[in-house]
Amino acid sequence: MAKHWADFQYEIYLNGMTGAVPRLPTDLTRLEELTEQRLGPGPVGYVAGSAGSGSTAAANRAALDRRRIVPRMLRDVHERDLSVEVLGRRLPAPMALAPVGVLSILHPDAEPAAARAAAAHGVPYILSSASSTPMEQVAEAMGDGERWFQLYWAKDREVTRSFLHRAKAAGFTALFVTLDTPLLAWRPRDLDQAYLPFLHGVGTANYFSDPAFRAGLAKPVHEDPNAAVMHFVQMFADPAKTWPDLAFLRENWDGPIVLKGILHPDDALRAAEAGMDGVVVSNHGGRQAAGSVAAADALPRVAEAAGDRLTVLFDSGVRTGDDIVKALALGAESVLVGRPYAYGLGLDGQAGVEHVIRCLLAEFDLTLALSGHARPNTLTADDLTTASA
Ligand SMILES: Cc1cc2nc3c(=O)[nH]c(=O)nc-3n(C[C@H](O)[C@H](O)[C@H](O)COP(=O)(O)O)c2cc1C
Ligand SMILES: O=C(O)C(=O)c1ccccc1
Repeated sequence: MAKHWADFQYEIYLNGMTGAVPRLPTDLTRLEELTEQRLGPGPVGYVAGSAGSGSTAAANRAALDRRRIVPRMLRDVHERDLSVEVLGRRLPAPMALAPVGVLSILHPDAEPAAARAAAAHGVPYILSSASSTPMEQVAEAMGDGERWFQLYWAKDREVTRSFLHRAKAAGFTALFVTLDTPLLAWRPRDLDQAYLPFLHGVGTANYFSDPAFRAGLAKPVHEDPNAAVMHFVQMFADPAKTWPDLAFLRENWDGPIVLKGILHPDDALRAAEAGMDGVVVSNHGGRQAAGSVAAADALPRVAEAAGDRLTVLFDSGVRTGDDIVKALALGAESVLVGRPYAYGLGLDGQAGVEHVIRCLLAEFDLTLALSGHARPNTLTADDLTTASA
């Protein structure tokens, strides 16, 4: 029988009979404020912050809020199955943890704790190139849990080749290539505090442990850490790349490749032509191109262009179960969640990430059923309206 994620709701009420209440709020939109109170403005500013005036992050939320579900009645939703097939894998629910770098600024247990939480619930974990823990250690922490690797496509080919080789050897099955970060955007919250995690030596673990990266340094990392950080900052991304360069990745990775940060339908077509397997419709949580289209507004056109040639995933602004319902109705096959689990980690380590996963999927299960659906793949654009009256 399929797992009922909604059982978490009864578990919470039953625990309440002995006076216990959840350690963290079940309305996940409250986590940012709590994390800021607990950890202070530097790290939380980095996580919560976005590009420019913040209007893109706000637009991501507004685009989801503007769409309303039109629930259908009397459709037998007592037995539900949330599982979906994504990139050739059967997932227990249409959700994965987005790649979020530098997690040790939030909690010393960092990426291994988030990865263990994902694995405990069968949810895929996407490890950032800019993690604070080397990929091999994260892989070991999560056992045989489903793991995907996010690539920051470096200027140096040999570093990229080495990352792909290491990721494959460590059991990462799919490659997510982030295209929206050839440069770090203008982020006023970080600029005003002059806060950049790398300059505190965080987020460079995969690079400093990499033989190809180290070969490019004049002195070993421990002898001149500042020079190593500077080398990382100038080479981790490459604004000169163009579509034909994808052939290199296709030749050096034999599993699925997904392009993250696609917002225009023509770019989805180009992804398919380049032999890619999927796209993430995303504006990086509003952290990159300031003023860009809200991810949920871009989703229907990209999904239409993708047809059945590409797997279409979505992120940027998912905070609740109904956001997942809406994203699927707009054409996504699964969502990624970023900041909410990062705050969960900051507040309560692995348990905090598990709390976020369970809340989101319980709420998704209940909202799906209350909308008249027993499975994710029966949702369509007809389940949504933008009518305000
Ligand atoms: C602190 C932070 C670090 C991030 N680091 C990465 C990264 O290393 N690689 C990447 O592809 N995306 C990164 N992202 C973007 C996320 O993968 C994702 O696109 C975004 O957080 C989704 O929006 P949400 O936070 O509203 O869920 C980061 C996001 C945050 C908040
Ligand atoms: O902060 C980010 O959004 C991000 O993607 C990033 C980029 C480089 C290193 C760490 C995170």
